[in-house]
Amino acid sequence: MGGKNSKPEAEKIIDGKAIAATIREEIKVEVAELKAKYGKAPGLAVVIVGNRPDSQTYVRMKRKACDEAGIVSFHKEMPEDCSEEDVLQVVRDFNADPDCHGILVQLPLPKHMNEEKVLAEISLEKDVDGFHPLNIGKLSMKGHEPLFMPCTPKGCIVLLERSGVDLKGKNAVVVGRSNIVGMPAALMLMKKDCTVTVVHSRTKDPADICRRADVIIAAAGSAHMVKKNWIKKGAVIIDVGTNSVPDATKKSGFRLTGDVDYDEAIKRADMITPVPGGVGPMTIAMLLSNTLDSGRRSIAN
Ligand SMILES: Nc1nc(=O)c2c([nH]1)NC[C@@H]1CN(c3ccc(C(=O)N[C@@H](CCC(=O)O)C(=O)O)cc3)C=[N+]21
Ligand SMILES: [Mg+2]
Repeated sequence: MGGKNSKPEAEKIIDGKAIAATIREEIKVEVAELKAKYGKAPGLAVVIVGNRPDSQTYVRMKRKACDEAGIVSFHKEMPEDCSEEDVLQVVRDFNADPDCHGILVQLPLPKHMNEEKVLAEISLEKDVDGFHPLNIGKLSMKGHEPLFMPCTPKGCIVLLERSGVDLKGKNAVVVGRSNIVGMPAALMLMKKDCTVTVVHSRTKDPADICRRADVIIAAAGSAHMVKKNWIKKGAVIIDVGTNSVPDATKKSGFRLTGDVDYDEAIKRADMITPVPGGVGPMTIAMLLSNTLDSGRRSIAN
């Protein structure tokens, strides 16, 4: 249990699943308005290459989320052994399709393909993943706004905002520097007037740096790397990790766990996201939000 000045643990949990559900309801209303006014709904293309079970699961979840929000979804499943050129052609076809406002190529792609080359083929106006170099470039520039922001880090920021966390002037530490999460998360926190430090595999004393953080975004991809003694009392913790660890009590033999030692961290933190049920559901809500924005830009013009 927390110390005498600490609130009950149940009140510290940031319920990403509930916040994502609220956002999806809001999106559903806006999609319906767009459809009533212009007779057209936003459309999302999801391209999946190969049959990795985790990718299949995520893609199924994205399709269901689109259906519920009234967003049209187009699916292209391609065999593991298709060529990079085959995938590029599918992307070009969706680029040219006026009913498609967003294109998501599920990562990772098979090893014989150049992911960067495939992602760069997606038209800037349909880059709902926010991975296009020009969108990332604009995210890093003062006075510029990208067309889209990457879904997972955007989900982290929206979780903080909807939980009432005032970011201005706060010390934020991002653990991890991936193109998909860590780096864009740091840029977004900077845009929100945080003082940002990025901790990575070559950082000398990550615990010492994290202990100064008012806000931690943990996106290192390493189970329970962020320990209790890395956390300042009253800090807010966003855990992006989705590590699969053995668990004999589960039917699958595995359980999902975060980059943060949650059971210990919740004792010191003021707020914390669980895994699952934290950032993951927000990633999908932000994908729908980006698709709605793209559809609105195209349909209402
Ligand atoms: N082009 C591309 N864009 C992506 O956004 C993308 C991708 N490729 N490749 C894979 C990752 C992973 N990802 C997740 C989405 C939802 C959950 C999610 O909803 N997770 C649930 C649990 C799901 C479960 O139980 O397995 C949760 O954390 O509560 C997680 C991970 C999107 N990704
Ligand atoms: Mg994403």
